[in-house]
Amino acid sequence: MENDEFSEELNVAVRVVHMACSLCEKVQKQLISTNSDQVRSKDDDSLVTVADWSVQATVGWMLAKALGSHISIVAEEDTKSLSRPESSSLLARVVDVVNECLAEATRFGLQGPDNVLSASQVLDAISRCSSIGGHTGRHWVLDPVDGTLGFVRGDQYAVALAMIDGGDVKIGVLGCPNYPVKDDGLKKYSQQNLILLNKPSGEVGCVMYTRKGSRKAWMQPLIHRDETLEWPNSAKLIRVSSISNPALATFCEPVEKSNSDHSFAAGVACNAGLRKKPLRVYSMVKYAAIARGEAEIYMRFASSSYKEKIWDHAAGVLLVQEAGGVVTDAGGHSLDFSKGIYLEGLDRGIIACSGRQLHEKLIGAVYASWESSNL
Ligand SMILES: Nc1ncnc2c1ncn2[C@@H]1O[C@H](COP(=O)(O)OS(=O)(=O)O)[C@@H](OP(=O)(O)O)[C@H]1O
Ligand SMILES: [Mg+2]
Ligand SMILES: [Mg+2]
Ligand SMILES: [Mg+2]
Repeated sequence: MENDEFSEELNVAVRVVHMACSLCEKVQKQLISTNSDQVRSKDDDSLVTVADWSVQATVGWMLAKALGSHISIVAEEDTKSLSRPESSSLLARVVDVVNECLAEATRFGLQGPDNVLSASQVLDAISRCSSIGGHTGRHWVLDPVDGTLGFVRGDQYAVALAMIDGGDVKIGVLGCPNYPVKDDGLKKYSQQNLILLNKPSGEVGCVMYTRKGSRKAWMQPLIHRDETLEWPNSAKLIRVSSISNPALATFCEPVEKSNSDHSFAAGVACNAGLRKKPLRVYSMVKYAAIARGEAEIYMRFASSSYKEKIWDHAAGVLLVQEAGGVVTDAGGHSLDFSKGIYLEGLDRGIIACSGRQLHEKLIGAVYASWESSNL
């Protein structure tokens, strides 16, 4: 690795994602326990919440403050519906949430604003994250809340921040506020399906991060306000699983059939010799599960009319790769983050594996399943 390259950027990114996780935890708790009006449908019928906008504003503002207002940020949300007159109470809520979060910046070793941000400053912070990426220069890539459906349902979700330089992902940070820190915790918690309301503090929630070429990935527990943990936070190395026998491997896939073809994945699983039931998890927590060795495979087969976005993958892909895994499209080709907001040229789907052997088997199984499904 080119020693300290991007270490300052990574340091800032990790802290900012911690702040965003803290924001999300608070909003998710309120969303679940009260019936307050914090969720909207977008034009494509997907959901957006106070947390999605608030994280985008907070991360956008903090990155610009720490790294300079010239930085380019590509992110999922825009202000179209939030700036309509009928959304004024929603906007007021976002402004409050953002200011509460920014006021806590020092808890994470960062500097917040001197004065509270106005509504128009918050809208500006959201809409300044509207770069389109590309193969030249440096771009931050943010999914403020990935797995918004999981978030709204009180389940798994992630805050995903990556940095692309010259078309390559160089930094990946994934905040997973409902990811149990203990080994195999995800499987246990997803069986119980009651993560949030009685989260055992210190046991749930982490931020994972890596740098391109480091061949290492780390995990830090979340720092909760009422706990003794303080910055600087402790980090432990994470690593992919060493299981290469398909019969023992666990595979993850999206919860919703509309986001990934479950029956095609079941065919691939069968062809590859997988025996376990799929672990269906919302969000990029699926990549996190591979990176930290709790599952071995992540398969995603979106419909052919859907184009995958870079913010849904950049951070997770780098984490898996640096933790020792392999990620390609379903044809075995590397994912291309250099073409703007979409993963252009993606062949059928995405296969992430803990090791090369499993990956080769899976790609072979995709070909076999594809041919038989097209007979
Ligand atoms: N049709 C279709 N096909 C594939 N993917 C889609 C589709 N529509 C949306 N999206 C993107 O999927 C992101 C959520 O993925 P998940 O893996 O969390 O899916 S699931 O909720 O578990 O089913 C989700 O990310 P968020 O919007 O950040 O939640 C979307 O970017
Ligand atoms: Mg969304
Ligand atoms: Mg997403
Ligand atoms: Mg999102």
